[in-house]
Amino acid sequence: MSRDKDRLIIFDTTLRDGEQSPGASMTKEEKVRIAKALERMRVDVIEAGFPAASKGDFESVEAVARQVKDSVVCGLARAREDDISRAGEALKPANAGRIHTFIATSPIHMKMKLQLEPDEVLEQAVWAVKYARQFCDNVEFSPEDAGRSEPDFLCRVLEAVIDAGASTVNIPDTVGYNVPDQFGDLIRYLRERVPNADKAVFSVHCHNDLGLAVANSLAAVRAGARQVECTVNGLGERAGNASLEEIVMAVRTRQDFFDCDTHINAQEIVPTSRLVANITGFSVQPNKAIVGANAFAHESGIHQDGVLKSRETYEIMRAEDVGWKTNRMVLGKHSGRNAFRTRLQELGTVFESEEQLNEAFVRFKELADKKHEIFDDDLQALVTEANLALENERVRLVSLSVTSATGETPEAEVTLSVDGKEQHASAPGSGPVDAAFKAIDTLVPSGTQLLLYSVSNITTGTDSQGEVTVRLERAGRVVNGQGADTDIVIASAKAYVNAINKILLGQDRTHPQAADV
Ligand SMILES: CC(=O)SCCNC(=O)CCNC(=O)[C@H](O)C(C)(C)COP(=O)(O)OP(=O)(O)OC[C@H]1O[C@@H](n2cnc3c(N)ncnc32)[C@H](O)[C@@H]1OP(=O)(O)O
Ligand SMILES: CC(C)C(=O)C(=O)O
Ligand SMILES: [Mg+2]
Repeated sequence: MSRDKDRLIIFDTTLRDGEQSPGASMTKEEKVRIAKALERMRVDVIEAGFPAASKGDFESVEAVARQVKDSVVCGLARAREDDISRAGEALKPANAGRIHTFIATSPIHMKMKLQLEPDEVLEQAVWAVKYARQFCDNVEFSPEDAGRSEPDFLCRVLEAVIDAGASTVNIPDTVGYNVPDQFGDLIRYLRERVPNADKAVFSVHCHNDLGLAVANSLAAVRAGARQVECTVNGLGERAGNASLEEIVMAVRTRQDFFDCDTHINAQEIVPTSRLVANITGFSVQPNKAIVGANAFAHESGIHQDGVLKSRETYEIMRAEDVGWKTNRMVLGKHSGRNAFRTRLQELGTVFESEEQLNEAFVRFKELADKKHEIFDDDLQALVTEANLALENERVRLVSLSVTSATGETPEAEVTLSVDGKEQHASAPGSGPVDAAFKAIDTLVPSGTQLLLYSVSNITTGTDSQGEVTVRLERAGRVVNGQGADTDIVIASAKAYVNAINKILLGQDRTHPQAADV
């Protein structure tokens, strides 16, 4: 962080609001593991739970308070005596603790939920902050549903709670109703109109019901908010909270635009994201900013070419800076020659001429049209297979018949043409494909090992063509075979025979090895 920038406090609520995602509940041990990861990331405040919610949550907050030393540990409490005293107790072992108390201020919440008049809410808010101060000096107050509250009433509440001893006032858009310009204006208005605003840090807590949690939080930062409440991977109630990684990296990447920065060690972002995903079982979508598997991956040739020449052409952040090992070039049907050649070079294959490159590239595009993702093994097989003319294939599938019924062992009968002579065999198997492969092995014992078997449909619908890829290995040599048919057992046999032909051709002919292509 540069010296002349304000500090933007990162308040992580993965363990409290994040845990409110249906299905994301965590054990005490899991919460402690995540809290330690957040501490390593140098999160300023960790909201560890809601101690009054249950004995388990009380113990989790207490355990986090005992084990985390470098971040402030916070517990949430309604504006009620029992909740606040439970939070105070749970936070006793903390090096630095904070009680976060809240009560709703929107007309609908006050009337329908709390069934209190606005003045009663104000009075309870002030009482709660004063009571919380008896347990700890660091008290945060939230007027729940502030985003739908009357701004002038909010000003009265905020002035009163700051006077009562709240050092942080948090403005939640509890239901994700706000939009960036308006939310920014609200924060600016509150900061200007609350007479003692300079005695507290203004914080925001945005929900993602309209997909605007991060945008609203950033608008608030522009308007002077200096704490953002957020969660790892954007986990949280309903559509989630503002995501920590997006807030941190937006402010850091656009230093020209924001007059503040965080103390976050961004290299811990990806490991922490993975930990949270593993523990909660909420996997991260591939196109999620910063932490998604595709966030630093390029498949299209024009982008790959640009990035290979100069990374900044298509990347605004460095993958390594947020905890990835590196950015990634994914080879697929949109890729170009530059990325293809570069990846093969990394795998040890150097093309001696443009012509060789072009030939291999044509085969690569043919394969990419059939297969969604091309892996390194596919590439190696592709160049190993170079110059193998399949018009010379020795084995041809003439016919295949498989019987398969409930409770019966499947049986395959195959007819192959081997070096021009028709031969028949039958074999049982654990399934129809296994039986077909075993029958083929009886006629052509190739001594190969099956490394991969995959089926995909080329079009949609039950009448679509199934495309099968098998990958065989013999003595370190890897080949791929493909077969397509509306009957996936026949497609499998075709793919198997196709791969066996490549193995046999490689054995009979002197053909170039991968490194010689
Ligand atoms: C926007 C947010 O994320 S707020 C945090 C939400 N998180 C949670 O609710 C998780 C933890 N919650 C729980 O375990 C339970 O809801 C508890 C223990 C807090 C309360 O459970 P119960 O005592 O059974 O109360 P119940 O859920 O039936 O009703 C909530 C009561 O709290 C009151 N209440 C709600 N918010 C507040 C508040 N901030 N301050 C004071 N009272 C409040 C309601 O008006 C209602 O009161 P009533 O019983 O007099 O009508
Ligand atoms: C407790 C408060 C801050 C909250 O989670 C919300 O309003 O969304
Ligand atoms: Mg919330």
